[in-house]
Amino acid sequence: MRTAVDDVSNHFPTAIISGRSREKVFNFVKLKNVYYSGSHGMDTMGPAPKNVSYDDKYLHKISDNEGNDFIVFQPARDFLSTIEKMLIEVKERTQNIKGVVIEDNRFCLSVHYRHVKDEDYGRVEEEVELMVANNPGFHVTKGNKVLEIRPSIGWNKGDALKYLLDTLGFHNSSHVFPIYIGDDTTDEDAFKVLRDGGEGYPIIVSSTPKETMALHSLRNPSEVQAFLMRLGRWGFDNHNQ
Ligand SMILES: O=P(O)(O)OC[C@H]1O[C@H](O[C@H]2O[C@H](CO)[C@@H](O)[C@H](O)[C@H]2O)[C@H](O)[C@@H](O)[C@@H]1O
Repeated sequence: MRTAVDDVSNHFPTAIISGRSREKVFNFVKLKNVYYSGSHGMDTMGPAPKNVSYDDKYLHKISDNEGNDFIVFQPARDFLSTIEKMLIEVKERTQNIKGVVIEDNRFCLSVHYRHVKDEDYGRVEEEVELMVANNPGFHVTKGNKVLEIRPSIGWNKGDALKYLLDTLGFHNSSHVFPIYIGDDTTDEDAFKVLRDGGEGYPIIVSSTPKETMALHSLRNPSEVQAFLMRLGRWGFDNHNQ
């Protein structure tokens, strides 16, 4: 899959937008040429485009040892110190509930209860809700056996997609054809952006029919890989004619 993504990214600007922390996604993927947007789009980094105005707070530039410049955009930066305190608190609050796994996604926290006994689910939810009630700038969303604590800044994967298209100078251009592939409920916000804009391909990955904003589907990661390999090959053929 890494080779397939690498091939695509050599011909088309490529981004990975995830609920996980940006660092974790980078460690999975390990490709330098790709934009990474972690924490549901609240932590974006990638090769610095030209003509960007930095504010040194939410949007700044960093350089690596080889002199390559990267942009870092973190719209929830003001929430970071509170999230770090909430991470400690949620661990304390759930330490006596067997099976809870807390995942630090930097700008969001995931409280996994997949391995918690059915009768204890309510306790997990109660502890998380109580903590969030004391932190008005945050809210909780539900995923697949996971509660996610997020800053309430009105920013999701769809906003991250729009931000990337804008920053790269691709928004509202008739020469651009964005493709977004995802399998999570949180990917629906990004499908909606493409669907509402009437541009590109929103593609859901699912082996069963689902209610979705996506217009196309692939059944599983193998089909995603085959699709990306063909896209990479098509990019190679067209760029080398
Ligand atoms: O935005 P994504 O890259 O699709 O990430 C969404 C969540 O992925 C991870 O959770 C998922 O995998 C867990 C097992 O590794 C599973 O227990 C959970 O039900 C899945 O949703 C990740 O741990 C979460 O933080 C992400 O939000």
